[in-house]
Amino acid sequence: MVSLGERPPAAGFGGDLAALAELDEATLLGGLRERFVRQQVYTDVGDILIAMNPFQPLPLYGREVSKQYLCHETSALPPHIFAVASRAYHAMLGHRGSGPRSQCIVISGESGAGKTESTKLLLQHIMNLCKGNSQLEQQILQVNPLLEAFGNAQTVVNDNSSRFGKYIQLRFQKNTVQGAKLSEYLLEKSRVVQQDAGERNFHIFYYMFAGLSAEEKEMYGLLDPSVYRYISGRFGTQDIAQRWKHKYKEVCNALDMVGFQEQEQVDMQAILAGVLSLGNVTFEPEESSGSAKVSEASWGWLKAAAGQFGVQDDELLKCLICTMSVTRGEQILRFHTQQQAEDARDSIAKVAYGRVFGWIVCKINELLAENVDTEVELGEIGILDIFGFENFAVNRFEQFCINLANEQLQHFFNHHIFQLEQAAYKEEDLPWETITFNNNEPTLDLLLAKPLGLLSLLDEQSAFPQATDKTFVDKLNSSFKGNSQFQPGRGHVLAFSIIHYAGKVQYTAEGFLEKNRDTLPANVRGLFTDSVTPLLSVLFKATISRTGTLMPHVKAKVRAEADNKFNSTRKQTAGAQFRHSLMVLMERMYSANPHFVRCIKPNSQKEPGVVDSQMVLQQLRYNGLLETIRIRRDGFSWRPSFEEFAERYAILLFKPDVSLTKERKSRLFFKYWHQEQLVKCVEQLERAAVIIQKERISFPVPKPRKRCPQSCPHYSDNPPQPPVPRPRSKLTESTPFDNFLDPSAPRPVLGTVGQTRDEAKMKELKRGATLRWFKETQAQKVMQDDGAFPSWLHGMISRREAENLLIDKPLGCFLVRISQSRPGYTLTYRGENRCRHYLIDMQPNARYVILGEDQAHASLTELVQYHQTVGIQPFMEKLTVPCGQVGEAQPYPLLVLLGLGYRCWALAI
Ligand SMILES: Nc1ncnc2c1ncn2[C@@H]1O[C@H](COP(=O)(O)OP(=O)(O)OP(=O)(O)O)[C@@H](O)[C@H]1O
Repeated sequence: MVSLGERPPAAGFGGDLAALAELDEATLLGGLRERFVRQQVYTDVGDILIAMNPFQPLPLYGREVSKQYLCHETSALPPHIFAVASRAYHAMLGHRGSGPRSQCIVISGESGAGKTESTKLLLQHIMNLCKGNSQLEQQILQVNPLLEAFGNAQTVVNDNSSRFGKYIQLRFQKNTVQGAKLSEYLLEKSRVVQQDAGERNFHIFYYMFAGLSAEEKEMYGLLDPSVYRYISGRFGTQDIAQRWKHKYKEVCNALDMVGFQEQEQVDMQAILAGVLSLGNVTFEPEESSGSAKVSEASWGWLKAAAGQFGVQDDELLKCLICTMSVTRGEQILRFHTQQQAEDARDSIAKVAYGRVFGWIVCKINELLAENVDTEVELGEIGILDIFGFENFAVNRFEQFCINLANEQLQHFFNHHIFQLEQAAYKEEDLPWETITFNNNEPTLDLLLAKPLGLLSLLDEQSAFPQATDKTFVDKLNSSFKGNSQFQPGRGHVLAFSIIHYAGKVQYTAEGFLEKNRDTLPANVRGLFTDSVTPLLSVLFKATISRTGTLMPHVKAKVRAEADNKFNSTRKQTAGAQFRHSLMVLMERMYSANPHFVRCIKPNSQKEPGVVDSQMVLQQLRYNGLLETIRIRRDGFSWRPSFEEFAERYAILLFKPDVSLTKERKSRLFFKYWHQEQLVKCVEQLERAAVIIQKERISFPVPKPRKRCPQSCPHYSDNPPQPPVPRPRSKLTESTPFDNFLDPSAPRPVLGTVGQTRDEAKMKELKRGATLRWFKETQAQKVMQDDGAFPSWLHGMISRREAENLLIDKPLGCFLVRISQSRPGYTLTYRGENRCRHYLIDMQPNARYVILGEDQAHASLTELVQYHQTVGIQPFMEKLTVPCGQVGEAQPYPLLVLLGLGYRCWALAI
């Protein structure tokens, strides 16, 4: 008989606020502060996690901690971001009391509250949970440094602020990740050409200057960073430059790891250099006509930009200083004013950068696309890390879109936490005292309603060529007169204010129309599609989807159709694209089971250990934290239908504590912690059933379901084990000779015993193919200047032969051998008490990487040198001395001959 009962330990200010009987703001704030000072930055409110940004590295995320949170049953452990990842993962697999289902993790909080760091930690832990196809896992983890370099920048509130939103969908088959898809939202392109005081351009520009060698800078035509207007005066001190240099290396490695080709990387940097040179082109009015001409001093920059973009300088000039159109077969040239020429310059820079970013995302999606067995259903975990709520001294179109996205997220939270739950109580006549919450639907209506919401009015105005930011503001003032969520600007300023869920924000309307129209200067597309820089041509041949996604590989016919549509109907505005992409995102999220992480920023000086009470209180208020605590404390957040419940818990003789659970017309109502308690009961019963079955007692046994991994501390049959590094399945080749250092271990049988003739033939064919692969694609690369091969390269020798070679060698002694069954290499070294074997993967971009490692290398030599200083995961053992061939016992075929050089070996095959 199962009895569900009291809440789990770690309740109240021990970790779960939903356990507090009496609560007011002062107690809540005091409790959170106390925890924060003790470096307990995570606190639960039932199944919702509050994460306070510590602004300092804490020892909370190591391997051992991660291990504790691998199981689905985390309620007895302190609140942690890893627990959220585990809950989502196990719920996706159907281990948490309801059937397998897609999950989404929504991370919210203002800029600098810690959303991106939380996303990285979630990804890291999910990858630990599903250890399987490690190369893909490493690639997924490498996506972040790449996106951060191109999509993040220093702002006044956050040194590493995401200037775009992202939704990462991890796709699983069974329990292993099979692919990932990334959606990006509204990159803040205006930052490329202009940054406010105390802010910087996107990180990648600074990383390039710090990381490129003098020759590379010369190749890209880059001069001293201080001369570039788009980043001028904002280059860092020596210390910072050193950090950027390191970051640049990280980005290059990430590009290699994810699989970008070398030529693509070169083109990409040439385009970025072109953007910077273009920014230095200045204009002045012609004396006679007043139209714009390039100022004398900046001709050099125009030529440099044209060279970097791979286009003719006179063609680039035309795009800047005039617009050419064709009316009734006649070409009409309209010359720009100085302002128009400057706008054209900045638009080209923004669009070029935006397309590079879009292409990176697209390429990541191609490289990480799932490779799946179509018979097995896919599970999904989505993680949303969208730019935080912003209220700066000057708020522009970008802040408007960012805050609109945050309104949507707040609504999603309210809907799940308050509306759905209370509607269910009403439907089932459950006695319930309604909890009121700050419903932001009126604000969303004001912004999104059709046809009279703010975005619609903006689109309407953007379609009138004569409309200006002033006419737009006039329109808003007349349309929203008396609306309590809207306030007109005071005095003569071109501004308006919106009352958001997180407070009032005043927006300056200047630039709204131009940014919303997002027009590409005439003829730029043609200019860049003809570029001799292949990547630029690809970027501008690409189609842009309704949600603003770059689609470089759309078939010519589809593209022509889209282009026709593009020409015949009005171009999608930036606002319309954003609205559409938000809608798609919301649809995805509403169809998944949500988990919420609410990030709190403790102070604005980014100081560790400091809590600014007013600031925190404000966030607690607009997050609706008190109301959330109440609903989690008094409510029943797990509400399975009878059918769902019966399907999963049929084996339980179930006696709920009536004060804690309720049975109604169509569903049962449980406290949030009951889900875990029930799963635990089922597991205990299943284990008992398995034991009974083992003892051959005839008894009907339910089919055992998957349960916690053996490493989980909750697995009660599992006595606590000393921490042993988990060998990586699929990464290291497990071998029957692994125990050769143990003389008592049985010796495996070798050779062709039991092999059929067909099998032997197949093996021979594979060997032949591999040797050809080595000869044709590798030999030249591995050969040293003196024509010999490195002493550690031992040709096609077997595992046993490798192990025999290493048997009496010192720790870390290593060799590399050519795999016998596939084109590729294996690294073998003498580990602590056994030999270890690691597959070396060859990336499509000709980089070498040890499977499961996160560092790609240009050559095998580089790879072994690197691991002579950096240990190999998970044992972190370093390579020491090469296991030479000369003088070794015979017969170790092929490359043993290589002392005589490659030519001789080539003859041998
Ligand atoms: N768990 C953490 N441990 C240590 N430092 C952290 C942690 N979370 C955040 N930080 C610090 O706070 C900074 C800001 O965090 P983060 O970039 O994640 O904020 P954000 O909410 O994503 O902001 P934005 O909306 O501007 O992108 C980080 O660069 C890091 O220095």
